[in-house]
Amino acid sequence: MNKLPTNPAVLLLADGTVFHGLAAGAIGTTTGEIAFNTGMTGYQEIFTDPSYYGQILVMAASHIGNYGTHDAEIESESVKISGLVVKKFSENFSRVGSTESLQSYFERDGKVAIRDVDTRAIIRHIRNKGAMNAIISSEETDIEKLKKILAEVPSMDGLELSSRVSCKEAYDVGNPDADFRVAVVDYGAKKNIVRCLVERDCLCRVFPMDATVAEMEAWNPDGYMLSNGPGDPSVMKDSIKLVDEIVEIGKPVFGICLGHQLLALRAGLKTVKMFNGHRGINHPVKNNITGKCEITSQNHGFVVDMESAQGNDEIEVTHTHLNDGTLAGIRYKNHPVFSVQYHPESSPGPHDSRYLFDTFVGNMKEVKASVTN
Ligand SMILES: NC(=O)CC[C@H](N)C(=O)O
Repeated sequence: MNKLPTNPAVLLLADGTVFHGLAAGAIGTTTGEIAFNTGMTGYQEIFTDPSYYGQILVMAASHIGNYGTHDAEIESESVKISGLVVKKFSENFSRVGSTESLQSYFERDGKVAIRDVDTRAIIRHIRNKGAMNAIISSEETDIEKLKKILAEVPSMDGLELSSRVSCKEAYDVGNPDADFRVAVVDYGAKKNIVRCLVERDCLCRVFPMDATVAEMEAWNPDGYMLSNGPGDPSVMKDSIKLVDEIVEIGKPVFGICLGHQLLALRAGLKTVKMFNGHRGINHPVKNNITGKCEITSQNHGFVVDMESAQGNDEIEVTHTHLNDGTLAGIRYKNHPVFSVQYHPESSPGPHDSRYLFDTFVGNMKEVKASVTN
């Protein structure tokens, strides 16, 4: 049994809608863009995913915290969402191997949550009205005061956030004698991207996002991984330039989510803010090359504009989201470079798209063989 705070808490949306509930996690006030995730499992991985930095998350699953937390199920070292909205925040948790309750996990990271609110009504509201900023408070319930704080919160549109979550120093993960060396550019990388590479005999060196190509090339990588990350990719001018230099080296490149958006921007495509974004673990995507469908894990609020891809002679569209026809993957025609908008590393989510890591390793093998022959 883990005692939850019983303070009243309030959720105020930028359009003035108010929801009253009770506090969970740390007592305090937090702001961010409100978004919802429809995944029924994997809350700890979601909360620690750095791509969620700056966002208040509403969980569609009605019981959160009921299987506790586990040291091994993190996607980064701390909770990255700025706040949490749930129906039932479980005071009891039960699972073999779980090490801590979600309540103490949130308290430790100083994260504010609101519980006992009608999450179905909140999600329907955001689904109809689109993405907007919000504030949660369990210390101040005066709506007029909260409105003033909320008015100061910047819009996610045009916001660069990767520099808040990228590592400060490069570090290695994997076997030093591995067959391949992968330079991971860290825009807020999920740990499972690195794990998926290490499992495929890659030594990864994770570089801060402001590392130079010269610094990364000095390590002699066989390929580059451009990671996921938070914020609006279109304002990341230095990163787009770095990605251009990486592509020009000619080594295999694999981009995931934000990394994908940067590769698209580098080829002259456009990114746009979505009305609601895609956040869940059951999104169907069609692989246009094989004709097969894969069920994917997704978390993005921006997307590469499909129209801007038409007639572009540098890339081709390889994947399409089957729910709304948005662009889900590209490959470069004249470079061993490809990327997807969704999360092949999943965590949480289905493993249908893990083949993309094999494709990347296959590309590194091919390029390496052609250089040594
Ligand atoms: N998971 C990600 O990398 C998200 C990319 C970007 N911040 C978006 O919301 O679209």
